Amino acid sequence: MTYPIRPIREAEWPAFAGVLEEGFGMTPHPSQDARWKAGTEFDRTLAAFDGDTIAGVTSVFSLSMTVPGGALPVAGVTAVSVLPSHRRRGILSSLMRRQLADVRERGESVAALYASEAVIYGRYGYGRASANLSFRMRTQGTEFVAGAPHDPSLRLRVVKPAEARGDYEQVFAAVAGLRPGRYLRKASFWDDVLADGEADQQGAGALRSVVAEDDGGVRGYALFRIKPSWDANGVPDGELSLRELEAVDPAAYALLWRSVLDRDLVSQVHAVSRPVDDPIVALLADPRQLRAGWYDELWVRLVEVDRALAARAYSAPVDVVIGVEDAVCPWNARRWRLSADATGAECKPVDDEPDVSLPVTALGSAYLGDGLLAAQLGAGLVREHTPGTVRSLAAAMAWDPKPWAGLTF
Ligand SMILES: CC(=O)SCCNC(=O)CCNC(=O)[C@H](O)C(C)(C)COP(=O)(O)OP(=O)(O)OC[C@H]1O[C@@H](n2cnc3c(N)ncnc32)[C@H](O)[C@@H]1OP(=O)(O)O
Repeated sequence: MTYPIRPIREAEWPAFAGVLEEGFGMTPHPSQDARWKAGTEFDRTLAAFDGDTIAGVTSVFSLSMTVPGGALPVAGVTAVSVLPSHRRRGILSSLMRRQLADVRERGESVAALYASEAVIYGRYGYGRASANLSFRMRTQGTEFVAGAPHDPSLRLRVVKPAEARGDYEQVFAAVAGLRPGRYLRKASFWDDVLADGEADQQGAGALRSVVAEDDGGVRGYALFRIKPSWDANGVPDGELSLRELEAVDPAAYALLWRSVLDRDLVSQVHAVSRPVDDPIVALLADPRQLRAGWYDELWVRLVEVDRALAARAYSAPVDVVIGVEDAVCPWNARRWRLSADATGAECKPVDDEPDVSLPVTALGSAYLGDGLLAAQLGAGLVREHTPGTVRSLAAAMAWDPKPWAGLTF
């Protein structure tokens, strides 16, 4: 059975959103629904129809994402859902294939997404490309190492999040280009970050904020909620949930973390989605106190292998023939010579014998610089024909700092 696919019209939003609500089993607050609608690029939605019923949906945000050495237009795949009544009939597969063709036609060479379940998207050529850490810390025992930066010209200011948006945007603009995986936020993304009320109503506490600044202006900010509580013995036991902490320099960064960890009446700090090389790991004298959990983050798909590989920078010179396997985007499935040095990179189709053969997922995993190729060689997932090639390709594709998007889209 086939299900015709087309973008939706704005008037069809309630039916489109209904499929998302059903698939995710959630009931958005009306203001949340309005924000999602405002952020939706209707010409980039896709819906699969069973008669008049929308049975499956997806959509794309047109992102500008930082990659090693620059920024690229990236298709930010989102809002994937299939009605429970129509699951496992191939609707997601048809939507994914159509979407990849559309992305290619628009000239984007890379697609990226956050997966609700890690097992879903490998079959469509997406590889796990970044990871994040979550911390659940007791605030006791979180002293910093000797020599942690301290700038006496810095001070903290308590601000209302709704009034400091311009400061957040300015700090974010200064840091977004420094780390692969970060992407520019359009207004609706900021609206989501700063949305209050709904979470507050669920008992999480109002969104609060401090900024770190000097006479020259704001150098960083922390956004968080506090759930106050006292234990059975009357000892303060509040929990602070960190939403974001961004700073343009190490001293502002350290001061903001200190203000979070030293907050009166708070005994626990919970931070989700922090980078794996978060400087807080180095700042803490006892990093075990982070009680960190590790999660997959962005999944990346090279939609056009040659354009994508030529568009990023490399950490070391490399010259290698890669045999790419790609059943979903067959235009990628051939041999490519990637040559890169400090002056730039090119990727050309060749008929030479490959130095390495790999699935397109492996290139997606390595693309933002997470250094996963060497691990894939160890796991037997890439086949090396010329000894040493995978290690040199892995070293060239690795990047510092590690990729991290930081905000789910
Ligand atoms: C970027 C994002 O938006 S992530 C959000 C994804 N959405 C959700 O998690 C919402 C709840 N889930 C759903 O709506 C659906 O189950 C979906 C979208 C995950 C899958 O849709 P379906 O139409 O059922 O998938 P489809 O029938 O095309 O399946 C294709 C293949 O993927 C497999 N598959 C699909 N979903 C899953 C899953 N959650 N776990 C494991 N395998 C899966 C199928 O078994 C099938 O395998 P096969 O090709 O070997 O037979």
